[in-house]
Amino acid sequence: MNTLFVSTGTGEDENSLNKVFLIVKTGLFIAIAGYITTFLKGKYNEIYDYVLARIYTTITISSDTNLFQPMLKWLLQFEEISKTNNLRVMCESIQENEFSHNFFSENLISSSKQELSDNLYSSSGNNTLDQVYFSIGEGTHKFHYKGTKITVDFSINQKEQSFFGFGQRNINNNSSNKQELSFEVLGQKKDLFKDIILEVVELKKKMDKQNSAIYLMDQWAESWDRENSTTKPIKMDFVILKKGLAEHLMDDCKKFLQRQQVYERLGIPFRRGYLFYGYPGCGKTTTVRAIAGELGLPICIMSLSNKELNDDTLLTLLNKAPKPCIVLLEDVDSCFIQREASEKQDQNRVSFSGLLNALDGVGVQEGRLFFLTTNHIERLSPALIRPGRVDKKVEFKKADQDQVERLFLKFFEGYPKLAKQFAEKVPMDRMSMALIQQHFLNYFDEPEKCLETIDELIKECENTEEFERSEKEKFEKKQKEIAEKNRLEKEKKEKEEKEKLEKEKLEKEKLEKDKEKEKKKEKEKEIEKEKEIETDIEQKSNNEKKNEIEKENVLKKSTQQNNNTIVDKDQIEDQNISKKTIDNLNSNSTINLVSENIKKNND
Ligand SMILES: Nc1ncnc2c1ncn2[C@@H]1O[C@H](COP(=O)(O)OP(=O)(O)OP(=O)(O)O)[C@@H](O)[C@H]1O
Repeated sequence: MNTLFVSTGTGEDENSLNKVFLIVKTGLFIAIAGYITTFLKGKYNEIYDYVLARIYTTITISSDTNLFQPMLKWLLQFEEISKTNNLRVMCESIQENEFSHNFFSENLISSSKQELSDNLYSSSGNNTLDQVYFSIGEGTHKFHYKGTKITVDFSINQKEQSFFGFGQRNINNNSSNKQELSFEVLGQKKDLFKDIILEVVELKKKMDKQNSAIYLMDQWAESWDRENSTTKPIKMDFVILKKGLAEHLMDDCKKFLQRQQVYERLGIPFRRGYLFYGYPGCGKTTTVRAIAGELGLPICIMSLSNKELNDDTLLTLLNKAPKPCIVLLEDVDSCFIQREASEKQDQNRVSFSGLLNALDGVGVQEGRLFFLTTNHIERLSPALIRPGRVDKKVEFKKADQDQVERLFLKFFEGYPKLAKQFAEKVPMDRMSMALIQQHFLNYFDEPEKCLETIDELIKECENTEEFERSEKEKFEKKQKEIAEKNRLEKEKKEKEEKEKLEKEKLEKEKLEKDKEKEKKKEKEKEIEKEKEIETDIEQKSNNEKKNEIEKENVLKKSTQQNNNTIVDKDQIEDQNISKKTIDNLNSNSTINLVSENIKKNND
């Protein structure tokens, strides 16, 4: 093109050439600018995010994590947060005796400004206090931490509703909505958030110790519900055990928890099993709760006698339990109680093999302390309590003198003399701690009366013993009856099964015999047929012979009658001979065929 312009170059041409250049240039410029704009447009979000990431540091904590609740509480210590008008009302139940050293009353409410403290409202009932307080509401809040301004956005996302309208349930949060806290701070401040998280973790540990979570299975036995009001964690000194037992148990659990790496190194599942057995009301359950309280571990409680529980739900629940945690399986003997075959099917309870499966399940074991309780160790299978499933067995006996004295002092602190007198009068190893506790509760604030009315307690003990004896007898009788019924049913079933098999065998034999007979008949028919053929052939040959003789006779006669016809006679004879030869040949081949058939059949 350029060559063309040069060879025909005039002034006009130059102008038009310049115009063309200009158009091309402008076009090129527009194209490049357009391309750059499109490119930048596409990359806008990425660039924006990149710039933001350089300018801001953000972290998000959702309600799925264990740190969410502690984080909410951590926030309340900041004046700016507590002053906000965007609030939510929270309600928590705490036990009366824990109230004085409760985390909120001690650390948060008192350390925060009066506004928040004013909003505290307590209502008592059932030994618990409902503590109502304000927490931050949905939206954006600002506060200063170590001189840095932090923005926190609290959002609640509606979770998808299930088919029947029940939301997904969460072990850390009963609400069906997912909540999120998003923190944002100007600049690269990862270390600042590390400090915050460490503080929240410490706070969580403190909260766990003071208020370690108790989980009970929900009414469908599908997941765990965090218990808020009635069953609160307790301390080890709340339980009065035989001398040295509490210390021994705490020591054992602590040592186990410190040995995770050893277990990992040796390839042993990091779990420990305890069996607490003995008379009801002697402190098995209370001790497990106290251990959980002391260790600050969540505790998941379920009774194997619960009708909602079956092999599948047990496994699911154990899988869903938090890690680490204490799993308390109460009444494990209920898996070994004789039930009528039909009842077992209807009620769909946890079976022995179901329990073993659940305890041995791969995902179930790690980081768990299993506590099994029973009032009847004699009913348990050795397979359940073998080492590896149960590593420590502890018997909880009826109260001894020392325990009674200590229990008295727990109720009536300043009466050591009375406590001794009372303990001496109580028959040893005959009463449960629960029964004695009941007596103290009947005469609360009246220690002398407790001693005066000790006969009431002894009578109550005798009545209980009598009642238990008769109950035991009834139970044993019922168990025997059920066992006998089940045995008879089993025998009946086995007999029916045997008869059925016998009948089937006989029918089979008869069928085979019939087949045999049928075969025999067919064989006989064939032999009959062959015989018929043979007789036919014989008859035929006889007839032929006869014919020949007759012919010969006729020939002889005709020879005699006419000697002149010698030539004809010879001819006739020739013809007869050839005919005879053919017939002989035919009859021979038929005989061969028949004899072959007979031979085959005989084989
Ligand atoms: N050793 C104990 N020290 C203090 N209190 C106790 C003790 N044993 C029982 N109690 C009191 O008796 C009540 C029942 O105790 P707990 O449920 O622990 O007994 P248990 O042995 O687990 O009974 P069960 O076998 O029927 O489940 C508790 O409320 C507790 O206050």
